[in-house]
Amino acid sequence: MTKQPVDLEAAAQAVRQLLVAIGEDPDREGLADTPMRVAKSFEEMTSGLHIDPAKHLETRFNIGHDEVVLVRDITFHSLCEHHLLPFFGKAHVAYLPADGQVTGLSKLARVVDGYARRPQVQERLTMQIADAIEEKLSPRGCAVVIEAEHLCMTVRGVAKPGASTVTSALRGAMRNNPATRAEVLALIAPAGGR
Ligand SMILES: Nc1nc2c(ncn2[C@@H]2O[C@H](COP(=O)(O)OP(=O)(O)OP(=O)(O)O)[C@@H](O)[C@H]2O)c(=O)[nH]1
Ligand SMILES: [Zn+2]
Repeated sequence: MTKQPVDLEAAAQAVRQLLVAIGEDPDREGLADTPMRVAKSFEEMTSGLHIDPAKHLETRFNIGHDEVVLVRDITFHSLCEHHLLPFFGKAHVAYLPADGQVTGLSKLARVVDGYARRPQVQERLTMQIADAIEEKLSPRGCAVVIEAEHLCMTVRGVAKPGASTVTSALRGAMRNNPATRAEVLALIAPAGGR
């Protein structure tokens, strides 16, 4: 089934109903345009649902580089699928090229954005990025580490601002070879530590 683009009118109607449900007057001046604004915000924040982010990794060149490639500190924002509140932070994406085949550096960040702009949980986001790299680049190893703050843990519920959630997906040599694993984790670790 082809995914349909966002039905903005239906989304705006739903937001209007939400405003009524929380006891607001959706017709007061300040809220008049809010339903459509929120609908468009969700369209933007879920734009990754309508693309295949892995396709970005079809841009490849052979430059004979066979050691670690790491793009660190890729900022992203996503939407927690339990509360539809943002979670945001940094992704670090590394791989060990096979046969000197590399992809464009920006493509790694585009893959992060593509999977992030969906209702997500952090663990799935981490795995999907690693899966895409494995599938498209067949690297000797790859590592994805994500650190993020979840607004659902900050502005509501347990209310722990500053709590940082770290998830990793390590594959191939970056999982199984202790030296390679130590090397990439050291490269990912912030200089000077926390
Ligand atoms: N593993 C995981 N949990 C998440 C993520 N985002 C949000 N959550 C958690 O999902 C859980 C949902 O728990 P529920 O008990 O169903 O929901 P809730 O009553 O709103 O829970 P509280 O947040 O504890 O108030 C919460 O513990 C959230 O912290 C995520 O990316 N990964
Ligand atoms: Zn949540």
